[in-house]
This record gives sequence, structure tokens and C-alpha cells, in this order.
Amino acid sequence: MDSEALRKYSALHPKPAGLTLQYGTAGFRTKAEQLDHIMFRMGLLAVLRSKAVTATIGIMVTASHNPEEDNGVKLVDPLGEMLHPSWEEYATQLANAEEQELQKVITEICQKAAVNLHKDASVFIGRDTRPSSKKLSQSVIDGVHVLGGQYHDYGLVTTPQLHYMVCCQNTQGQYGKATLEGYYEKLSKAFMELIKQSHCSGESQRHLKIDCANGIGALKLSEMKPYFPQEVLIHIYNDGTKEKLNHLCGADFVKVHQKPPGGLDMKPNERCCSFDGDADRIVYYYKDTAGHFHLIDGDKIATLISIFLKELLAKVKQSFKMAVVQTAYANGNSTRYLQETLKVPVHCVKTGVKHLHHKAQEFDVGVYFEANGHGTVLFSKAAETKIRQLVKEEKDDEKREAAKMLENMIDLINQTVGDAVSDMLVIEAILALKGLTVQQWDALYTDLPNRLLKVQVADRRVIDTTDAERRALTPPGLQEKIDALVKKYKLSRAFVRPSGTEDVVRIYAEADTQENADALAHEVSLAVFHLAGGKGAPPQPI
Ligand SMILES: CC(=O)N[C@H]1[C@@H](OP(=O)(O)O)O[C@H](CO)[C@@H](O)[C@@H]1O
Ligand SMILES: [Mg+2]
Repeated sequence: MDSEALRKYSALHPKPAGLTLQYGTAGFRTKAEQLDHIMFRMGLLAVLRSKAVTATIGIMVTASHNPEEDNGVKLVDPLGEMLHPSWEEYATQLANAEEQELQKVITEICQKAAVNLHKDASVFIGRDTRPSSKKLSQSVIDGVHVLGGQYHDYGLVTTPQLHYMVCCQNTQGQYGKATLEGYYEKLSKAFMELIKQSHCSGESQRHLKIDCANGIGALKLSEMKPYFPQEVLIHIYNDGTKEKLNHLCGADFVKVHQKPPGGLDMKPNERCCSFDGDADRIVYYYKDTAGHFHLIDGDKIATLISIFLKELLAKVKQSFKMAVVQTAYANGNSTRYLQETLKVPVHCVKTGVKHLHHKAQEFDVGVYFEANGHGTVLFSKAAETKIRQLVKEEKDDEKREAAKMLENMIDLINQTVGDAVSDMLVIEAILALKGLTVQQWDALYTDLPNRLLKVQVADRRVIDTTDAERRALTPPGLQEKIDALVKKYKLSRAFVRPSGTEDVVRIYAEADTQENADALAHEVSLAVFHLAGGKGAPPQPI
């Protein structure tokens, strides 16, 4: 380690006095002007991680669905997964070290994590379209450079594209070519092969309006357009040329407010979808002839994909284990439909993609989605090998055709992480293959009315939870109070948990009617306010 260079460069990226930040659910995320030193130091950390695991590590500069003024940074592990939890602590230590301690902290991390500084290091860097992202990614490069790491700067890419590149690189091309062209070619080829097998659906079926949240998704979809077959008519809205990133649009806005985004004119029964700011989430929706808005969220996406995969798995007659992984935010009726109608095992884990991904790895086919539209499907190595073998060797036509579809699904889905572009193509292919309209898809089950609220408290860590965050252990009396409130309503459920990305406590409630869900959510938020140290004015009824 060149101490002199480290001192010189870290002085160029000074830490604001008194600022402490934590590597949370989505890495570091805050106002862009507070992040320069974090970026530099995450450049350092990526080099250490790369040396520790002898593989390429990714760094993505983005704050996803958060306001344009914010920014953030996430590290990507060798196979495209989120940074291993054991390293989140090192990230936090490095981020908060005073400048004169930096070298000492690096040495400590090297000791604890058995990092050999003499090894080579390689880092892939990507960024979203925020005005601050370019400069911040330059600070990442400074960090990588100081510790002698090699880097490849992919510039503007979606978050899932960066995850894909890292996985391709570390599997020596087995997962695909680590270029944007490689990504577009792999996905479009699998998509075209899939829809070739579709017999139904007229031309009008293939129109899709996409709200790109004024973010990176618009740029990358436009780049990908020449790779699509002519029948796929995608119309890009909120492309970032006129309005601000994520402002009154994007997947998070649509999901939270349960209403259409601005900047997209929706005619009755038209199929529409929204990406979030870094294109790793997607939700669908439409307006019926009476003008009512219908949201098709991550739970319904998981359901559609599960129906499709389950049918194919039955046809190939293998004893593959399939399951769906959800969080506590999944709509109660989606869980009921999956378990009781579709007869697929459902598992509930803590909020955050890393938890879902980890659980889904236990199955041959693990479908996971957060209600907000982040999700993908994981296929075990054994299942993938068997499916590819059936495509080559199976004599029975029906079985071979089913295997072929599964093979194309494996190639179309971005197995490294939730990917709005890839998920959109998966959904479009399934709708075309099954000849389903957006209304028919929506009608699979009816969402229970629900409400998501947030409450500010002095210290959200006073709330400790258990049972995949569905029950509160502390503060004393809170869970008993929630239980009593839930009993007042039909088909009701409610839980509270400290957010991992914002300084708030989140409240979720569902019940038989919207009025009841709203009333329950409000009552629970009052309980949180009174028992967990609420700040400011008490929450008002909705
Ligand atoms: C209710 C909700 O949507 N929570 C989101 C949000 O986490 P919180 O810990 O709730 O702030 O951001 C995470 C990262 O993007 C995402 O994984 C998660 O689903
Ligand atoms: Mg995102």
C-alpha cells in the first residue's frame, strides 16, 4: 500500500466533519453532496474485496427511485449478488474512519478478511443518469487507482446491467459476453425464440407503453430497440429529456401512490408499465373502461411467472423443487392464491433483495419478487443442466418443446438481480404465449386493499422485529396493541418495521375495504408514534 498516495488522494476526497453513514439495505444513500468521500472509499473497498475473493467486483453509483438530488453506491459480488453481509460492516467502518485513521482501518480489514494486498484487483464501475453521478464515479476510480486496482468504467448502465457484466466476467463468459451488446443480444435472442413458439395474440397485443422514470431505463431501452423483432412495439415515456428523474413517475411512485405516473397518457385497457430510476424494478398497470386504475405489482408478476413455469415443469416431468419467496409486504391474497390455488410453496423473508435472493437459491426454481416490483427467477445449476440436456436429447416432442421454452426463460431472465428490462420481456413473452390480456392477468386474484405509511421517531432502532419482520419484539406493548387493532377488522393484517433506507418506521396494513385498511394503518401509526418515540405532530388520518 502506497501510504503517501493514499494520504494525498484521501485529502482530495475529505469526509465532512461529524458525518457518519451506514451501509444499509441498498448500500450508502443520501444527498449527493455528502457522498464524495464515500465513493472514494468504496473504490478502496472494492479493491480489497476483489483481492479477497480473487474476482471482479462491481460498483454502481445510483440512488434508484430516490430524488434526483440524492445519490448512492452499492457493491456487487462476483456472481452478481449483493455484497456479502460480512463485508457491509467493513464498508461502514471505512466510510466513517477519520482521514488519519484510514490506513489503519484498511490494514485491520485486510487482517480480519485475510486480504493479500499483493494480489491483483479488478473493478467494474457503472452509473445512473443523475447529474452528480459522473463526478462521483470519478471519485470511485480514484479509490480503485490508489490501491493499484484495474478497472473498467461502463459509464451509463442500468444497475442490473452492471450485475450482469460482473457475472459474465467472473464466469469466463459462461453467463454471457460482458458488454452491452452481449446483454442485448442474449436477451433479444431468447425473447425471439420464445415468442416464435406463440400461436395466439394479434398485433395490438404487442403494444406496450413504458414510463422510464426519466432515468437510465429510457436510454438503454432505446439502445436495445434495434435488437427487438418488429412486432414488439414499445413506446417510451418519461425519457429524461424534459422532466426530473423519478419526479411524479416511476415504479415506486406508481406503487406507493397507487396511481398512474405523470407524462404518460393512458387509454382504457392499454398495457403500461413503469421502471424505477435505475431500472431494477417494474410494475404494470392499466385503466379500465370506467376509468379505474389497476395496479399489477411484483406479487402479480411473481404469480404470472409461477403459473407459466409450473406448467412447463409439469410437462418436462422432472422432480424439480419450485418455490416463491416473498416479504411481509406481499399482498395477503397473492400468498393465498399461490399456496391454495396454484399449490406452490411460499416462503416469507426479511425485506431486502439479498434475503429473497439467498432464500430462492435453495430451490431448483426459485421465483422471488418484492411487492414493489423487484424480482427475478433463479434456476439451480442441476436444473439448468438437465433442461439444456432435454432440449438436445429428448425424443418426445411436447417434452422437448417445454424444455426449449424453459431454456429460453433461463437465458431471458437476469438471474443476477431484478431487472426491469429483462422482467418486462419475460412478462411480454408469457402474455403472448398464453394469449392473456392485461385484464385477464389482473383478474387472477383481487388484491386486498392495503396502505403503506411512514412515521418519524427519535430512534427507529427501538423497534426490533422477529418472524420475517411480521412481529415487533420491542418496544414493550407495541405488538399487543397492533394485535388488538388488527382484531377490529376483517381479513386484516398489519406490521411495523424500521426502514433500512430511510430514517422512518414503515407501517403496513391490509383489510377487507380500503377505508378499513386506511383506518387500521392510521391507528397502528398512532401506536408507533406513542410507544416508539414519535417526532413532530402525531400522524393524521388518511
Ligand atoms: C416497503 C419497501 O418497498 N421497502 C423497500 C425499501 O426498503 P426499506 O428497508 O423499507 O426502506 O428499499 C429497499 C431497497 O431498494 C427495497 O428492497 C425494499 O423493498
Ligand atoms: Mg432501483
